[in-house]
Amino acid sequence: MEYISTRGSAQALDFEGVTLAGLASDGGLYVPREWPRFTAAQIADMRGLSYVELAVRVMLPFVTPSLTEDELRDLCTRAYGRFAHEAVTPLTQFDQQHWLLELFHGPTLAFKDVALQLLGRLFEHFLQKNQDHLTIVGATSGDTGSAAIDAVAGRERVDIFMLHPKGRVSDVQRRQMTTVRAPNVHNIAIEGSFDDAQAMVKRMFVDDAMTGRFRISAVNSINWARLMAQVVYYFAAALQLGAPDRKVAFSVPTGNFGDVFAGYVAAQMGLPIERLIVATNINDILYRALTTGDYSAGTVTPTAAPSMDIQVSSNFERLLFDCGGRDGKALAEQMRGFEASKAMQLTNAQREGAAALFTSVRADGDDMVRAMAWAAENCGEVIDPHTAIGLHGARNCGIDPSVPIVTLATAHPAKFPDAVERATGMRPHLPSRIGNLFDRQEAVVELPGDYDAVASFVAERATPSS
Ligand SMILES: Cc1ncc(COP(=O)(O)O)c(C=O)c1O
Ligand SMILES: N[C@@H](CCOP(=O)(O)O)C(=O)O
Repeated sequence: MEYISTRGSAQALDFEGVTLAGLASDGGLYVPREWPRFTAAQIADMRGLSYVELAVRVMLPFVTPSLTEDELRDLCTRAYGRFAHEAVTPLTQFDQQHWLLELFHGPTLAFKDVALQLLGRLFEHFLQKNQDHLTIVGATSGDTGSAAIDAVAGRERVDIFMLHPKGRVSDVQRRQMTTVRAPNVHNIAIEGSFDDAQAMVKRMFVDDAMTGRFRISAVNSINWARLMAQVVYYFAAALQLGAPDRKVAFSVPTGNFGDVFAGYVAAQMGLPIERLIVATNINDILYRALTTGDYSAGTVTPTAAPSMDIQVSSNFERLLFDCGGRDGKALAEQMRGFEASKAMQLTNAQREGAAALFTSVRADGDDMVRAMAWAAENCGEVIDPHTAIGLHGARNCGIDPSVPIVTLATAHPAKFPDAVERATGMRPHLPSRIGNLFDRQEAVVELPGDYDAVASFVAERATPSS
């Protein structure tokens, strides 16, 4: 498989190249040159496979020829062996129409583990082969950070610099990052929002002074390998609900548009998906873009679902590219305009392309609380605030009651105990595998929301590429 940049001018790369590159050198995001497609018979043949075997079937077309099937199987076996549930991403039923896809059984209790446990091993595999070293720079609104740190802590060939917005992640999320004591892990709390952190990370990829000295890569969903691994659980859920003979809808709590874009990829690969519901909180740039065509970033408002407090959604660029006729030059111009003014209007082709599969539902704080309370009272399920926004989307999207709707449960409720207790009166407890999180010492550096300060911090500590 060959990968091309959404902005049209970076070199095309193979899977190994895009995994190690993260963001394309022209500032764009890598996408496969074409979508691999399964027939209905091939999808039917996936029924009953273990999660690892399903992952191999779904991902093999993307990784060939950089990895052999056996290498991919070995990496998946080790990655998913760390999950606390045998099914890796089990599906539970709420009621006749609604289902919950539990994506929080990994080591750090959020859906990010599904991709990052694999990505950490992919990095190690390729770096070992090339005898090289990687400098990972990432931005997190809470969950990517801990999942990425868990995946690479202590690994010899990787340094990780993780930026989070100071005071805007939950205590559990922060501690899951800052209590990991390994020489290659650097936690940075910056003044500002997740968007500010993400903008600094993206700038580093096009800063010659940094890319000339360090091999910089990404653990955010700008890295194609992240999305690829997330495609698998759409297949896993849909197959259990009757795919390919029956269509399924998914409601996805959305921030950076990575998780729901993985659903779009599954649809392009032939999985029959009725609709993808883009569920947002009040930081609703995606809701506005998908309902009116207005993609303009307001200021980020902190909410009880902090991981979705995002107003510039990286992966939306991948959708705009695919729906807008895959014209890299035109998209580069459109994105340059957005970067300058923080506003843009979708073209008709982009709007129509997106409308064919996506519906968006916005939830405010009360909607979120009601959804958590409904799940607890009617189904005995304690869900986290992000999942609640997804459930609100699922219950208010107007899809025919005969179509099953799967809400993606993106985090364990114990990551947000205060918000869950306020909504349900129940205080969720951390699973024992998380250990004594609140007794451990934290290590974190505070920096201003200033690119030069962050770049110098990284440059002074990172290992140059060989
Ligand atoms: C718990 C949780 N739910 C939902 C999201 C949104 O996912 P995405 O950014 O892939 O849209 C995030 C962060 O990204 C998250 O951490
Ligand atoms: N919600 C995320 C934000 C980053 O998203 P990513 O999927 O692009 O890594 C987080 O928890 O950090």
